[in-house]
Amino acid sequence: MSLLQVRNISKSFGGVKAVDDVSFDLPAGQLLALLGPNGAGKSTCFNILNGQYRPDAGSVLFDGRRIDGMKPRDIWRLGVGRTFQISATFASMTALENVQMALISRERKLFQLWSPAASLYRDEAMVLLEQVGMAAQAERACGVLAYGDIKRVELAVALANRPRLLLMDEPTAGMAPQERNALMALTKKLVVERNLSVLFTEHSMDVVFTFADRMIVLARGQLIAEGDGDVIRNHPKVQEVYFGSGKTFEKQDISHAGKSI
Ligand SMILES: Nc1ncnc2c1ncn2[C@@H]1O[C@H](COP(=O)(O)OP(=O)(O)OP(=O)(O)O)[C@@H](O)[C@H]1O
Repeated sequence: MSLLQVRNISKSFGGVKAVDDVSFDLPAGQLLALLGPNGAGKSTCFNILNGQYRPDAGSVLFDGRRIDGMKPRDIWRLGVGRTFQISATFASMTALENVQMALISRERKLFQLWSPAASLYRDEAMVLLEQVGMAAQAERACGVLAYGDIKRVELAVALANRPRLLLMDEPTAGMAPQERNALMALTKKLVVERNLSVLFTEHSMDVVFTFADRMIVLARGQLIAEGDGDVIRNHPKVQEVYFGSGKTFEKQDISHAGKSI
């Protein structure tokens, strides 16, 4: 049984069918890309999966349990994390403090005032920062970190809740190609090491074809294709949707990817 089972979900806004009868599976330990042109329904799909929207129809099962219609916080508690396009770290706090905050929040320890916050989960936070290659910058404020490094801290923050499924909304947006590859190589490493499932949206086809295990493609709310790189690259409906968009489907050279990890 797949960790995530999406069955016939639909969501409309007024007359617009943002998501139209979409079904897919995501097994544990897989990096699945959600593709589609602007307005295809990717964000709406994400918002259904993490509980921000209740679907008009269909169901979402996480580890065999129905989560559609549950509150975002309850879904998060079950082990569904999410990273956003806009930075979710606190700029004035250090990388370490950001991860500590996430750990404190997981354990609901915020009001245990007899324990000084600065020492809470310090070791566990350091382990997470090490995993994302940020241990050396643990004491630096997030506001002064390079963009790619902030993304790594966000990943550590997301991992603090020990998610089994991570939803990543355009994780490499605004990054230089080298940085993109490093972040996705790191994500892939975490997927393998932690048996984590990741669903991510991405506009860079290079990133998708290099790192994703599998892809699903949406167009006008409908799932039009599903498969590995070769299937998607040669799929007539995908070619039709992307024709003239300037996107390429070539596999890139990643011999330097992840060097900084
Ligand atoms: N809250 C909303 N109210 C009204 N219409 C919406 C809302 N959210 C999404 N839509 C519409 O639903 C359709 C799908 O939007 P969605 O944001 O899910 O697409 P997307 O694939 O994430 O696009 P992008 O890549 O541009 O972020 C679009 O036509 C959009 O205008």
